[in-house]
Amino acid sequence: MSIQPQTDRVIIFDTTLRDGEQSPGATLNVEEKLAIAHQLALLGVDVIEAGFAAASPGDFAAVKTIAQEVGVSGGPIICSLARATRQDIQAAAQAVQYAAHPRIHTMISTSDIHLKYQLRKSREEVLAIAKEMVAYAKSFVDDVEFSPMDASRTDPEFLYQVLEVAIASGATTINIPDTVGYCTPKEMAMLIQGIREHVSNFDNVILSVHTQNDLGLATANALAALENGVRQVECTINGIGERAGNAALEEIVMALQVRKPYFNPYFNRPVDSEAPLTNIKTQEIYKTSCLVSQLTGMQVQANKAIVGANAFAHESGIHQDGILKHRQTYEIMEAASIGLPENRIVLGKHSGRNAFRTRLQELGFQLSEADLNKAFSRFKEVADKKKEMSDWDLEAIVRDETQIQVENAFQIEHIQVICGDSTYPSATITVVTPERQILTVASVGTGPVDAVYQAINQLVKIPNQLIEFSVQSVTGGIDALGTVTVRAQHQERIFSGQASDTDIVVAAAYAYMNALNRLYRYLQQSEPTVSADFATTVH
Ligand SMILES: CC(=O)SCCNC(=O)CCNC(=O)[C@H](O)C(C)(C)COP(=O)(O)OP(=O)(O)OC[C@H]1O[C@@H](n2cnc3c(N)ncnc32)[C@H](O)[C@@H]1OP(=O)(O)O
Ligand SMILES: CC(C)C(=O)C(=O)O
Repeated sequence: MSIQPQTDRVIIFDTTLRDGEQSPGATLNVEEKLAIAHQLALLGVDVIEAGFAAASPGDFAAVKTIAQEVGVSGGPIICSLARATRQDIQAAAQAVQYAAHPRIHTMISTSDIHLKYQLRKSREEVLAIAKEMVAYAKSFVDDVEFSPMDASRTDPEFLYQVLEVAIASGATTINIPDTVGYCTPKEMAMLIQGIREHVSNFDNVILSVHTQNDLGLATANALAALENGVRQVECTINGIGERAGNAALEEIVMALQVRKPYFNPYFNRPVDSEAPLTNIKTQEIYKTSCLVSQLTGMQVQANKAIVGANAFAHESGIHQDGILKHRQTYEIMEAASIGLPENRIVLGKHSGRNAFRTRLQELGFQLSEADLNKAFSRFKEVADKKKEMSDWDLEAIVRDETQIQVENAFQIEHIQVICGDSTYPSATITVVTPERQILTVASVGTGPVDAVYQAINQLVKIPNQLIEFSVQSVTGGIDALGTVTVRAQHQERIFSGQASDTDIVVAAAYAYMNALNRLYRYLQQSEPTVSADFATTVH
């Protein structure tokens, strides 16, 4: 795919797998990144920033695998981030070379505060590095993106100089990062206008923006940039990313879709043009959001725009009255437009495989026969305990049953918990180890979850600290499925796990085991001898 610089639509550059993965605890393994990349391709993003190839062997493998398997001809551009150094650019080039449409994204800070305290370099040195490293990246690929990091806090005159140099050295996309989320929309508009006025040779270059959400202005700033001539936006699913995250893909795309007549004039086309402003298949948004939330363990807040559980819910009488009379009184978009079906049929314990499969297809899940069977038997188990199964329940089941399993990991075989106000909470748990030993231990704790976790810790002896534990009810009612999300910290890294069950203590056990398995997998990849010790010291 070649994107014309003068495009009159918005190029969606998705950085869920790079900046999104920088969210503490959102670490993904190669299989998980690949699953998200496939879904991003289905969603229709133009560019997938698959990772930072030089950061770790795991990230290199992820970028390479995504380049090979998702970066097919006519598919998305596959990109790797690289610092402005030869080693980083070489790693990026080696990883993206397998894609039909490879891109290297190189960056260097340009603000005085970064130059003085982080890079410890002069402006002249940074200019020289930008020139040399963009040209170096260009020696590997035609498609080179350049970012002057902390652009919004950079002296504009110096910023223009760096951009001129990057373009002259062969950059095909110039990305303007608001790295610390400091800009207001008006300032963003002025920043982009200034760049377009003062930097020459923009004719063959795509102008891009990358907005962080520190002040909650990421989406507003990205839209302000689009109103001023930017044609690529960098964003992430659910807005995840470093610190407070990035502009949310779903917010930008739906703003452009719902307010098309407002945005059309900025794109040199008739105000009433019906042509979409992005290539995104909006019906895939909800499914993509669920997948990213499940695999990263980053829950979507209920009131999150577009994809939050309450985004299409109406609680108060006056609103419900309006909706019943005429939907548009209180809804500016249809739930179906992001892939949430309106027509919710009720499934229960008497439902068969056909109805189950059909409902899942309506929800956007295309399962293999094996996954369908697994999900169906779990559905029957849960339906025995619940009167009605909602779409949310179905999604939780499918997420649980189809999540990518960590190979040769610890598996829970059986859990039994005793608790109450006149007994010590105790848990007995049977686990299959990576070496296929079946081990049973019992433990007491301050509560049932503590007892389960103490028991698991006796078997899986990987030092970690539980830094987050949360339970979310998937639907209302006493028989609701509960989803438990945990985050466990090992040294500097955080690993998340999620699981759902009608019994939240059981969900808690599976969620914790999921997080430990990811940690175990990470140790296997980065410290094989340490992980082997953990696998064999269980008793
Ligand atoms: C705004 C952003 O999101 S930028 C992307 C952030 N992403 C990441 O950092 C990915 C994960 N990072 C990592 O795995 C590691 O930091 C690595 C592999 C990239 C580098 O690791 P290390 O070599 O150990 O360096 P460390 O992280 O301690 O420090 C960063 C170094 O890069 C330098 N640096 C930072 N940005 C750049 C740049 N754009 N170009 C060149 N050098 C840079 C810093 O000055 C520092 O150099 P110094 O050690 O000479 O002072
Ligand atoms: C690498 C750049 C685009 C970035 O993530 C930032 O500046 O926030």
